[in-house]
Amino acid sequence: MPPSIDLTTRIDLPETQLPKAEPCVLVIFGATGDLTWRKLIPSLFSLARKDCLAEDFRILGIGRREMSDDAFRDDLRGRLTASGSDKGTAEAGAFTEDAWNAFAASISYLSGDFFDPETHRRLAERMKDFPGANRLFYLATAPSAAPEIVRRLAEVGLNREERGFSRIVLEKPFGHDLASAQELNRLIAEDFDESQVYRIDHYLGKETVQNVLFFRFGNALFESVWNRNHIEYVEITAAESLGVGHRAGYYDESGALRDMVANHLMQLLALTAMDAPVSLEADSVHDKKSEVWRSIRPMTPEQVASRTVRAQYVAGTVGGEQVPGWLEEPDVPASSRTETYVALDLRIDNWRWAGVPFYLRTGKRLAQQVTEIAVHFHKPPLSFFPCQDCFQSNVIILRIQPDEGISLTFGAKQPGTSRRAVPVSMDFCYQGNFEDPLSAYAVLLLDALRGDSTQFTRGDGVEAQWRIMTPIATAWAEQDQEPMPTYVAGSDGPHQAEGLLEWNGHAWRSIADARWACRI
Ligand SMILES: NC(=O)C1=CN([C@@H]2O[C@H](COP(=O)(O)OP(=O)(O)OC[C@H]3O[C@@H](n4cnc5c(N)ncnc54)[C@H](OP(=O)(O)O)[C@@H]3O)[C@@H](O)[C@H]2O)C=CC1
Ligand SMILES: O=C1O[C@H](COP(=O)(O)O)[C@@H](O)[C@H](O)[C@H]1O
Repeated sequence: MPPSIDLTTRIDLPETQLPKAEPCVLVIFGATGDLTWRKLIPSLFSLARKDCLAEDFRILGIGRREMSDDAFRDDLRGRLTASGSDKGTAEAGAFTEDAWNAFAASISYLSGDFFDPETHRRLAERMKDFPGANRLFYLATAPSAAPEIVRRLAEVGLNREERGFSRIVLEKPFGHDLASAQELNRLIAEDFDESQVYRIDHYLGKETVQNVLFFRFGNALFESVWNRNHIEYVEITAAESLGVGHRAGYYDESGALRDMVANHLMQLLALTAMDAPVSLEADSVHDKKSEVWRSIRPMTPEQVASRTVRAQYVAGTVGGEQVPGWLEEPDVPASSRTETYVALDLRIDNWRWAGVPFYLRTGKRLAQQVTEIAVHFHKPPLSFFPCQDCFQSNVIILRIQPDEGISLTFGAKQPGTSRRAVPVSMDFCYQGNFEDPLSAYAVLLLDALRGDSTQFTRGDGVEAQWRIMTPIATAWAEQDQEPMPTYVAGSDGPHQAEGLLEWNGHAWRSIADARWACRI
């Protein structure tokens, strides 16, 4: 029996009736880059196949390379159909020649350097060729190009919304620290109204992430115990078995704190901890998330020393494959002190959560991919049971990926004459109950085209996130003489991370041994 709750889409429509975006020209800055061919084009193609794009929808890619429209389309087609796990075909849905040709007819290309004013002048001219007046500018570029593009768009008048909408989508990382994020927000606000700005965090487009609020607030059973009186601690894990691929240059600058914690994990934490919003309107949701982030006091250097762990992986075996250590990866300097693993003990200083640790961890080259939120409840008084140690705490696990689902673990009496309890679980799996959802990027592109910024990050939100992260990054940078902790690739992470929880009498759930009922 499928469950009676409808979690298939945030907009309460069955997937077959997904909404249609308004006619629009989508301009992609960075059209020859990794994000465009791996995520954006496959997602747009899947939206086209599901008839979610208007007939007059157009895509204009901008890149540095000289290329004709046809050459650009052929390049994208080749990448979309190439074999391999990371080529986007899964997101695009089954590829057919007819579907691609119909979609490709909407794609064109403009070559030019972002830093050359002439590029933007030619862009403004080119925009006149397109039907309709709506435009969405997607900055699939290095963050350093964003200020220039924003300024130049305004210079040629493309920020104005006289006849239709004009929106910009900004990729993460949004700034490098609090000061740079504030500066970027200030600069954007000179030319764009906040309602035109969409700061994307692709975790917010994941179906299981969007479900967190539905699970918490759509079920009286859970929300009534969702506080410090019943919850002992919360674990948020985003473990990856993958390395950095060809993005070592970017990652060496960024590290796990800026790449994953400052955005994706902060969003998971906010969704887990926030109070009920007044509505699902963007500002109501953003207000409640910001309250959570503002309730986390920035750490002092002493707290950074005792409540954070960072580490780099050394050579090991992941999924049966021998992999080199971080310092041996191509393009990584031998002196790199970039962390590939982070664990934090964060405290939310408010009425609901006072005293409840929120443990966050993320890393590359860990034992397997596991992204989950595990909520551990207090043990009840067990005085009249002969076996007290055989009871484990109840845990609710929201499994974000892979094997998406929700699990509740509890103790049950071992059958027979035993007076012992054994841990058992109730499991809900997406697989088998729901159709495959749209990819995260498809969901968010559709939202941006429809003008719904609920699942994006508001300007004050990114600053609030950096207010928590910057003191940690600063304290780490000042510890540059201390040896960098390490962990073996394919393990659960550095042993120091265990100490972070042991101190409070808690323990991480195992990454290597994670077994899950929804795995098929
Ligand atoms: N790739 C991913 O999986 C993810 C990426 N992101 C973010 O998306 C953004 C883009 O990342 P990614 O696609 O990986 O980066 P890439 O380096 O692969 O792509 C950058 C693109 O920008 C173009 N470009 C760079 N400088 C200029 C310039 N001066 N003038 C014109 N074009 C220029 C490049 O052209 P050329 O080909 O000529 O160099 C290329 O098309 C980054 O902010 C990243 O953090 C976020 C999440 C995931
Ligand atoms: O933004 C990023 O996310 C990916 C992880 O995303 P997921 O959807 O596969 O969980 C991460 O690998 C990458 O380093 C980071 O930039």
